[in-house]
Formats: sequence, C-alpha cells, structure tokens
Amino acid sequence: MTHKTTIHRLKLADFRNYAAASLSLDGRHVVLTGENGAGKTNLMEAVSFLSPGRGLRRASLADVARVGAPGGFSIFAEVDGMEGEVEIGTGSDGEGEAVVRRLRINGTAAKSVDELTDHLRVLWLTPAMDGLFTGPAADRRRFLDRLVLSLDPAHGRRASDFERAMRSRNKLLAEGRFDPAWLSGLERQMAGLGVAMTLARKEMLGLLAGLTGRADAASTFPSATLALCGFLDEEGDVPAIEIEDRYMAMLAAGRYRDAGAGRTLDGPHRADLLVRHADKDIEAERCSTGEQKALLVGLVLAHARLVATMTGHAPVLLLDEIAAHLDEGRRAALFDRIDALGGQAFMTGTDKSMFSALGERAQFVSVHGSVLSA
Ligand SMILES: Nc1ncnc2c1ncn2[C@@H]1O[C@H](COP(=O)(O)OP(=O)(O)OP(=O)(O)O)[C@@H](O)[C@H]1O
Repeated sequence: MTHKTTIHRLKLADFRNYAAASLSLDGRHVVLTGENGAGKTNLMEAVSFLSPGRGLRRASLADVARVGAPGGFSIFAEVDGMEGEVEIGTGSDGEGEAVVRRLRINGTAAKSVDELTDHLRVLWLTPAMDGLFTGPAADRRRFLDRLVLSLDPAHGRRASDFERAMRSRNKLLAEGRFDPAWLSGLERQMAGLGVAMTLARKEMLGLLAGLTGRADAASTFPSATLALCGFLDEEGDVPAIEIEDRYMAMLAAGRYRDAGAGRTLDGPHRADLLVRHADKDIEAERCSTGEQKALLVGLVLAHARLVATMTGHAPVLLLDEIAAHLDEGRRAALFDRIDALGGQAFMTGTDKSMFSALGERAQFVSVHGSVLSA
C-alpha cells in the first residue's frame, strides 16, 4: 500500500501572472479549468518548483517572477509528504545575474534543493513534450535523466561534474595543451562519472521495462520498448571498472580528433533514448501523433508507478492538457489509470465537461483573471 503525498495548501506571491493567490485543497485530484492564458499551467509550474530543478518549463528564476513585481517570487505549500506534514517555502532572492533560489523546509533554510525529494516527488507531462520522439536527442536524454533523478538525486550532480570535467578537457585541447598527465586526470574523472551516468540510465530503462511489459498489455496506452544508444551500447554485463578503462582509452585515443572537432565526440552527452511502439514494433518517431502521445502518457504513468513502488509514496503528477485530444472512452480509461496510481494529480483543461468521468474523485478549481476558486 503506497502512501498518498498530497498538497493541501498552496500560496503564491509574484509568481508569473499571480500577484497573490491562495488555494486550499482537500486531497483529491485537482482539475484546473479556465480560458486560455488564465494561469492554469502557471499554477502547475509553481507546484513543479516543489522539486529540484527549473520546473516544468525549465525557466530561469528571473522569468517566473511576475513582470513588474519589485522583487522575486515565492511559493508556499503545506504538504502531507513522505516524512509527514511539512511546510515548504521556496522562491527567488536577488536580481539579474545574482538571483538565487531559496528554500525553507519547516521554517529552516535547506542546504540543498535536493532536500525536497525527502518530502515529495513531482512528475509531469506537458504539451511541450509532444515532440519528444521526433525532436533532438538532447530532449530525450534530458527526459531520461529526469526519470533517473526522481529516484536517484545524485544523478544530477554526476551529470554536472561530468560536464565540468569535459569542458576543462575541451579547453585544454582547444588551446593545444596536450599535457598527458593533466588530460588523463580529467579523462579518468569523465570515465568514472560518464559510466556511472550510463549505468544509472540503463538501470532505469530496465526497471521501466519490467513494469510496462506487464501492466500495459490490456491498456488503452501502448507499451514502449526502450533502449539507450550512441554510447557504450555493447557493454552487456562487463564490470563497471572495465567499462571505465575502455572509455578512458577511447578518450585518450580521440584527443586529436576531438581537438579538431572542437568537442568531445564520445560520451554520455551523445547518447540517445530509442523508443519503439512494442506491439507494432516500429520506432516511436514513425507512429502517428495520437500514438506518440499515447506512448508518452504510458511511459510517464509507468514511471509514476515505478516511483510509487520504489519509494512507497505515490508522486504528485502534473498533467497539462492531458485530456485534450482523447475520445471519451480513452479519457475515462486514462482517469482510471491516474487514479489507480494512488497519488494526487493536477490536470488542466479549458472545458470542465472533459473531466466529468472523474466525478467525485477530483476537486474542480476555476482559474480566472489570476484568481483561483475551488
Ligand atoms: N513572468 C510573468 N509575469 C506576468 N505574467 C506572466 C509571466 N509569465 C507568463 N505570464 C502570463 O501568464 C498568463 C497565463 O499563462 P498560462 O500558461 O498559465 O495559461 P493557461 O491558463 O495554461 O493557458 P492555455 O489554456 O492557453 O494553455 C499568460 O497570459 C502569460 O502571458
């Protein structure tokens, strides 16, 4: 039995179009309805800031502060979370380049935003992700890394440390400084971090494969087969230490080539996530728009189930315009699956009637002129 993480109070100040807004929630799913531009996605974005990172739009702190507001923004939430009741306050301080994110948990300044993951996990699906299968590999890598991060907060640190070591190596090569001791020190770091990142990504795919295969057989949402390619594809069950040695050797052998290219040509930053429609056995990018959306929904729901299973706490789900292009039957099936996850889901739409199949399972909140009314 998983515990249900619920947000039961939310207060925003100078966040996007909200000068000041407050919302009390009763623990059911939350359906936000209102006209275009009312502030539905902005409210979900505020909830996404209850997790580490840049929120569901990957926005800068300066962008989310309300235009014309004198200072930064703030978000306050009361949450029945993974360690019981908690009060979370987050926002931005400072101006221009010096703007920083602050976070208080139960009134005490947190050392790192990663502390948020002790209390709740927030996952999302937005229309901006619709082009995931046809867009650049970087988007799929970021998508996969977010999946990994939700279970392994150290993954973000590994990725940024890898980036830093790679930038230093690229700089040395660009300057023609082929100092073997210095380069191999950096390459050793890159190998340790890059292989750890790759193994964490592969582990996530393995865990998801276990879930999607089983549960989606009788579902409206097709199951996907997932694979990582583009870096260390063929390593099988080789011990990590040996893979690190191989990657180090690749880097050492590729120094002149990388210097010529002006970047590092081998590494986890070149990997891609391959997604196939399992039943049809074709690449996701060659599926119809509707099929791609269904694959994505299936993937995000499988991930939510994985997080619930692994942590014992159902995550908060943010599903922006999820019901828009589905027929009535598929909408009802989707709501049942969301409900079965056992967590609190926030959903948006312009038309309340699209959510009628949720019935009493949801609390309806109307968003109008930057005012929220439950
Ligand atoms: N930093 C900001 N300060 C003030 N207003 C902003 C800021 N950023 C965005 N907005 C405004 O917030 C409004 C609401 O945007 P939001 O994306 O939440 O709408 P929505 O209700 O989800 O609409 P839709 O149904 O069209 O998706 C927009 O009109 C936008 O211009």
